Amino acid sequence: CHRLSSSYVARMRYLFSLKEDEQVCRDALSSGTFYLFHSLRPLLQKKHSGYLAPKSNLVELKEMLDTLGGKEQKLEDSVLIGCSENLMPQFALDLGKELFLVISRRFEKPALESYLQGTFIELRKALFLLNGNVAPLLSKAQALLRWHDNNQYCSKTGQPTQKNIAGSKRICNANGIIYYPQMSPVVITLVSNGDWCLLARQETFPAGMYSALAGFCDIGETVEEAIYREVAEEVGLEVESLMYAGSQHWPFPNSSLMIACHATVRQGHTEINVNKFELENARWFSLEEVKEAFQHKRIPPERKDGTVPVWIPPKLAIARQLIEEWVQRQMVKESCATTPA
Ligand SMILES: NC(=O)C1=CN([C@@H]2O[C@H](COP(=O)(O)OP(=O)(O)OC[C@H]3O[C@@H](n4cnc5c(N)ncnc54)[C@H](O)[C@@H]3O)[C@@H](O)[C@H]2O)C=CC1
Ligand SMILES: [Mg+2]
Repeated sequence: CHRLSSSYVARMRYLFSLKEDEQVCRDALSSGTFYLFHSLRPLLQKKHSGYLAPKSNLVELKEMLDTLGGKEQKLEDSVLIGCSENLMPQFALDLGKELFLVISRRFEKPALESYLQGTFIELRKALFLLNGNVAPLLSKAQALLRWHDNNQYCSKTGQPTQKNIAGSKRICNANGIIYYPQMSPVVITLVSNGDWCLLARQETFPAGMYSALAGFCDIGETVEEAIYREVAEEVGLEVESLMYAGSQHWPFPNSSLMIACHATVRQGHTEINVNKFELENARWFSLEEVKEAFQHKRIPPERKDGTVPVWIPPKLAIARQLIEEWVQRQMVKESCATTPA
């Protein structure tokens, strides 16, 4: 049936059936692949070409669970995270949950790492080591595994909740409430004013790092209202125009949906008033300064005077996309300005 054509639509419809039909999903566990985690850290293996996230199949998992003393039904602790181009269901399984540790001390991280010939690496680091499209899949997997871990009980009745086989929801058997995995919407805005763009930093940021303005949407707020409010709150400016630039799932520290926009502020009203409760500093940056900041990949070494040069978040973060788009626009403007008519 769903294997007739691996078009995108067929994949999405197959995924839908996996989430909605318990038996279809139970069957898929036997033909799917599993990304393994230990206490929310994905398993990575170092190959000559770099790091990869190995996928296990059911046979390998069963062998591991038998060898290390797990029980098969623990497979149903897996969560569905996607389906490959050739309609292979993809699951994630966290072996570091208390459940496993109670069964056998052999589910401790070191024992598992030597059995699996890999390392469970903190997600933020793992995303740096991986390339291609597996990074968003592992981020989604970790966010979903964490959500299940944090939502074991119904917030209305206090009774335990049960996940469905796919892990796309949890249900309170006492009163039938259905819980769905949540992301928090966050607006992230690059405010620019002609040849300047506004970057800010919080005390908690790594030394020297500046980023675009970001803030969680309040309940009931539109994206636009959240941007107006956050820019006014954080730097005391009034946004005049907005342009949507893209979005990103950001799993740190919990699951955020980053909604990225470019913004301009009212002409003649560009004096920044930093809200020191939220930000350590915010200021206007010239194109030269931003291009200089791009030279640094991670925290640059301190200067003699103890200050750390400004640097910008890596490609992984949508803040960088916004800043790069602004730099591109400025460079086009500059080249037009210098090209003889
Ligand atoms: N991917 C990227 O490029 C970037 C991602 N971010 C992420 O955006 C998020 C928001 O940035 P902030 O400036 O910290 O937000 P923010 O400016 O809204 O301040 C954070 C405060 O918002 C409140 N808050 C409201 N709703 C919240 C919720 N659902 N969860 C947690 N706190 C909530 C809390 O008091 C928290 O201390 C952060 O988690 C950060 O990791 C921030 C900058 C760049
Ligand atoms: Mg903020």
